Amino acid sequence: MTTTTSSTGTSTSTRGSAGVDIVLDHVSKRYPGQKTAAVDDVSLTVNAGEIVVFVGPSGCGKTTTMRMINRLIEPTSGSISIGGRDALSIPANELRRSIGYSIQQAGLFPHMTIAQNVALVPGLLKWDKKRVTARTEEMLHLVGLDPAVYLHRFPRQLSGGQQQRVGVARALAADPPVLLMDEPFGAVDPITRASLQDELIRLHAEIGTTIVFVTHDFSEAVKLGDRIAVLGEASSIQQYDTPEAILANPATEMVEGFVGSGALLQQLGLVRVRDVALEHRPTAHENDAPAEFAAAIARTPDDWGVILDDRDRPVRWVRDHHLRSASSLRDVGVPADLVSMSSTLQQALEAILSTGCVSAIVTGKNGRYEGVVVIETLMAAIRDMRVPDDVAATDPA
Ligand SMILES: Nc1ncnc2c1ncn2[C@@H]1O[C@H](COP(=O)(O)OP(=O)(O)OP(=O)(O)O)[C@@H](O)[C@H]1O
Repeated sequence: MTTTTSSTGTSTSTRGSAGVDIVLDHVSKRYPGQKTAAVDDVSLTVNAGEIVVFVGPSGCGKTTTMRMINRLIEPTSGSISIGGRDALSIPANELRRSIGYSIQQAGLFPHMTIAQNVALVPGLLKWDKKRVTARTEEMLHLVGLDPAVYLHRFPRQLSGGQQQRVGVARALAADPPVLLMDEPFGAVDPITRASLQDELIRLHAEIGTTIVFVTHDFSEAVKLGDRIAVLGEASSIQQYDTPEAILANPATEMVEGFVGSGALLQQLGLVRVRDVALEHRPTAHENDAPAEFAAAIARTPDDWGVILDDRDRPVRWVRDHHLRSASSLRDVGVPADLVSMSSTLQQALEAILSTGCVSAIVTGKNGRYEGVVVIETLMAAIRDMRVPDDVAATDPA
C-alpha cells in the first residue's frame, strides 16, 4: 500500500486492493438490425494488474468489446467474469461503480467543478464527506494536479491535457480494481499525449489496477501495454502477446501491416541501456595533466577519452589531437551528449546519430560516468531482435 500527502498536509493511504482478472468467454454482440455481428465469439483473459491494449482498425469492434465489460453495451451471447464474479449477473449500476471508465475528451460534466467531478462515484457509493474530500485531493495529487489550484475550477478553465488527467482521477476515485480507457488521449497534442502516457505508466506501477485500453495507435499500444490484443474484423483476435513478441514476430499479414515499418525502432525503444554491455574509454578529471591523458588514450585502440568533473560526471570528450597543445583539461574537447542507464536504445541511437560519433556516453547514479554504448552494440541488439526468416517461415505443422 502506498501513502501520499494531501494538500492539507494530512497523510492519506491510497488503495490496497490490486487489480482483478477479466475473462471474456465466447462473447458476441449483434446490434439490432445488423446482419453481421460487431463482435463475434471473442474469448480472452486479461490478467490481474496488467495493462492490456486493444488495437485495431476503425470499426473493428474495440469499443464494443470494451463496453461489454462494464455493460454499457449488453452482450448478445457469451459470458464475462471479473475477479471471478459473473459480470452479467451483477446489477449494471453496481458493476459500473466498481469499474473506472475514462474516455476521449475526458467526458467531464461542464457544470460541475473539478472536485465535484472527481467525487462523483465516491458520492454515489455514499462515502462519508471527509473521506470523499481527502480522496478527491489525493487523486488530483496522483495525476499531477495541485488541488489548491484546480479543485474549484470548472472543466472549461483547464487545458485538454489537464481535463484528461481529471478524467483519469475521476475514473480511479472509488478505487476500482478495473479501469477501462477508450482512446483517452486521442484528443490531445502529441507532447501532452506522451506525458499523459508516462503518467499512466507511473500511476499504474503505483496502484496496480487492471487496465483495458483502446487505441488506434500501435506505438501507444507498444508503450503502454503489458500485452496487446491486435483485433481484426468483428474483434477477431489476430495476435495477443507482449509488445516485444508482436514486434519481433507478427502473426498475420494484418498484424504486420499494423506494426509497420517503424517496428525496429520501436523495439529499440523497449530495451534499456542498462540491459546491454557497456564499453569503457579512458577518463581523466579536469585538473589532471593533458599529456598523461593523451598517453592513456594512445595506449587504447580508440583515439578518444572522457573528461569528468570533480563528481565524476562526464563533461566533455576529447580526441588525442585536442590534447596536443592543451595546457589544461578544463577548456578542451567537445561537450558530451549523454544518455543514462535507463535511457532506451532508441534514445542512445538518436544521441549517436545527432553527435556523429559512433558511441554515446552513459551516466548512472547522480550523473556519474558509467561507460559508453557503441553503435556495434546497438547493431547486435537489432540483429538479436530480428527473428531469422527461416525460423519465422517454419510451419509448426
Ligand atoms: N449502437 C450501434 N448500433 C449499430 N451498430 C453499431 C453501434 N455501435 C457500433 N456499431 C457498429 O459496430 C461496429 C464496431 O464498432 P466499434 O465502435 O466497436 O468499433 P471500434 O473498433 O471501436 O471503432 P473506432 O476505432 O472507429 O472507434 C462498427 O461497424 C459500428 O458501425
